[in-house]
Amino acid sequence: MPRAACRPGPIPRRITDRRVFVRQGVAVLSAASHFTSFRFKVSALVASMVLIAAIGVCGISLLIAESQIQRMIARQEISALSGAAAYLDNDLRTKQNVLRSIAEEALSRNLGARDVQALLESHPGLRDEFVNIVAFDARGDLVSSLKNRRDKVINVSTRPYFQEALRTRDSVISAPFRSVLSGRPVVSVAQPLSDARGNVFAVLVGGLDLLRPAFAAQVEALRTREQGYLFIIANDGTVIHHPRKELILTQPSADEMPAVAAPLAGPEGWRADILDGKEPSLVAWKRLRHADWTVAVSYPLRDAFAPMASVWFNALGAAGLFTAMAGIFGWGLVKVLMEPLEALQGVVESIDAGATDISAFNVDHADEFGVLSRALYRLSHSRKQAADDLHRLATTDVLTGTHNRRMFDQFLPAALARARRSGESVAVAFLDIDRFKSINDGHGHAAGDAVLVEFARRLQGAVRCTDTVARLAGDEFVVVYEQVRGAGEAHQLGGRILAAMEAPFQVGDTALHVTASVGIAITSMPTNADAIMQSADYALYGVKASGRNGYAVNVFGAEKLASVRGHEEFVSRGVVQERAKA
Ligand SMILES: Nc1nc2c(ncn2[C@@H]2O[C@H](COP(=O)(O)OP(=O)(O)OP(=O)(O)O)[C@@H](O)[C@H]2O)c(=O)[nH]1
Repeated sequence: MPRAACRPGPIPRRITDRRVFVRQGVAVLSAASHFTSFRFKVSALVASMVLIAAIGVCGISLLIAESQIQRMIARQEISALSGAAAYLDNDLRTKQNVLRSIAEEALSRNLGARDVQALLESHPGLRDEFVNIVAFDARGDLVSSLKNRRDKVINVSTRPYFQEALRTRDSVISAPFRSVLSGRPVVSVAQPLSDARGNVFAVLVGGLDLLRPAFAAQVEALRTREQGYLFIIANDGTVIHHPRKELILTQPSADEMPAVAAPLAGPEGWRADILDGKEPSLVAWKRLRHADWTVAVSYPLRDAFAPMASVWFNALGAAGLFTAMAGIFGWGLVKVLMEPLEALQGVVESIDAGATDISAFNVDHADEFGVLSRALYRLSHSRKQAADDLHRLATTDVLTGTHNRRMFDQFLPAALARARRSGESVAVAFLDIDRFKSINDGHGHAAGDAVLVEFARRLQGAVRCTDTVARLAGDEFVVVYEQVRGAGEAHQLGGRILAAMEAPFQVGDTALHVTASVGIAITSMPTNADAIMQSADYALYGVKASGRNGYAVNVFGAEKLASVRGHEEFVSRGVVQERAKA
C-alpha cells in the first residue's frame, strides 16, 4: 500500500466574498446608533447645506421679488389715486364753474347785492352741488342764503377764503373749517360777483359738508380695494376725509398718526414702513391739482402683500421637499461610497476574529479607501509576521530548528486522537545520542552543538515529511510517526535512523563517529501521551542497557519488548527483561 502523500496544513478559510464583508459591515454599523454614524452625519450635512442653499436662494429671490412687488403695488395704488385725484379735481372744478356761471349771469343782467337771493333761488340745481349757498356783501356781511333766508347774520370779512376771493376776484376753495351757520365741518367754494365796472359787490360761498353722507360716499367710491381705507388731508395737515369722523378738521402729528402725516412729504409717493394703529401698512398718496388737498390710501401690508405669503409658503415647502430629497439622496450616496469602508471593516473584524488571510484586503483602489486598505494590509502583515515569529519561537528549538518540547506536548496528543478516530497506529521514537557528554568534554561545547545540529538534520532527512521531529532536551530527540502499518514498519523506521547516523560527523577538522540509541513504542489502541512516552522510554532504556547504538520496538500493551536490535546484531531479549525486573 503506497504511503499517503504529504498532507498540506489546514488551509485558512479565504474570505474573499465581498458581499460577506458588506453584510458583516452593515450588521456592525446597524448595531451602532444611526445618529452617531458617519453616514447620518454626512447625510445631515448634505441636507443642511441644501436647506441653507435653498432657503438662501429662495429667500434672496423672494426678498427681491417682494421689493419689486411692493413697488408694483405702490405704483398701482398711485395710479388709482391719480384717477381719484382727477375725479375730485374735476368735481371741484365743476362746482367752481357752476358758481362762475352764476357770477357771469349777475354781470350780464347787471344785478346787485339785493338781487342775489332771487338769483340763487332761480337755480334749483345748486342744491345738488352744495349743501347750501350763501352770499356776503363786500364788507363780509351775510346778505342771502339759499337754504334759509333768515339765517343768522354773520360776518366773514376776516376769513382767508373771503379775503382771497376779493383780492383775486376769482374762485377760491377754502381750507376746511367748522361752519358758524351749520356747526359742521365744511369746505367752501367762494365766487366773487362783480358789476360792470369790475367792483365786487358780493361773494357767493358754496358749502361742501364733509360729514354729509353724499360726500363721504363719493370719496369712498374712489377706493380700488376692499381692505384699508382712503383719506384726504389738506396741505396744512388738516384732515378733510377719514373713516374716523372724529379726526376731521384735526391736524394729527406724525407721532400720533404717522399714516395720516406721511402724505405731507411730497406731491405723490408711497411708504411701506408705516405703523397704522398697530398694523404695518402701505401708505400711498397723490396731491390734487385744483385744490390744496392730498388724497391717500392706507393698506395693511398683510393684505397688500397677501399673494407674497402664498409665494413664501410655496417656496419654503419646495425648499423642505428639496432638503428631504437631498437627505435621502445623500444617505444613498454615502451608503454606496461607504461600501468599501464597510468591506474593509468586515475584513478587519474577520482578522480580529481569527481569520488569517490578509490577502482579502482590497488594495487596488486608487482612492482613500485604497490607501487605508494598503495601510491596514501592511499593519496586518507585520502583525501576522510578529505572531508567526512568536509562534515559531514558542514551538521551535532554537539550536536545531526542529520542534521543541512545547510543540511536541501539543502535537503528540493530537496525533493519538487522530489515530483513535482513523483506527491507524502511531509510533513514537525516543532518541538519545550515545555518550554525548564525552563529545562535549572532548571537543568542546560548540562541537557538541554542531553535532546536535547535524544530528537533527540527518534525523529529519530520515523521516517522512508527515512525521514530526522534536528535540526534547539536551541530546534527546523524539519522532512521532502516524499511519504506521505495524511493528514491521517500526523496525524499518528504527533501522533508517541508525543508517542516517552512520557517516562520520564532520566537526571542524575532526570527523566524529556518533551513534544513538532509539526506543520505539507503537500502539493501535486508545492510550495517552504519557503512557506511550513511557513505553518508548522503556524501549530506549533497553537499547542503552544492551550497549547502545541500536533500536528497540515496544508494542504498547505487550508489556515486553518485541525485539532489541543493534546496528548489525540482535541484542538478546533477556537483557531487557532483566532491566524490567530491576
Ligand atoms: N553542547 C551541548 N551540550 C548539551 C546541551 N544540552 C545538554 N548538553 C549536555 O549533553 C550531555 C548529556 O549527557 P547524557 O545524555 O546525560 O549522557 P551521555 O553522555 O549522552 O551518555 P548516555 O546517554 O548514557 O549515552 C550533558 O553533558 C549535557 O551537559 C546543548 O544544548 N549543547
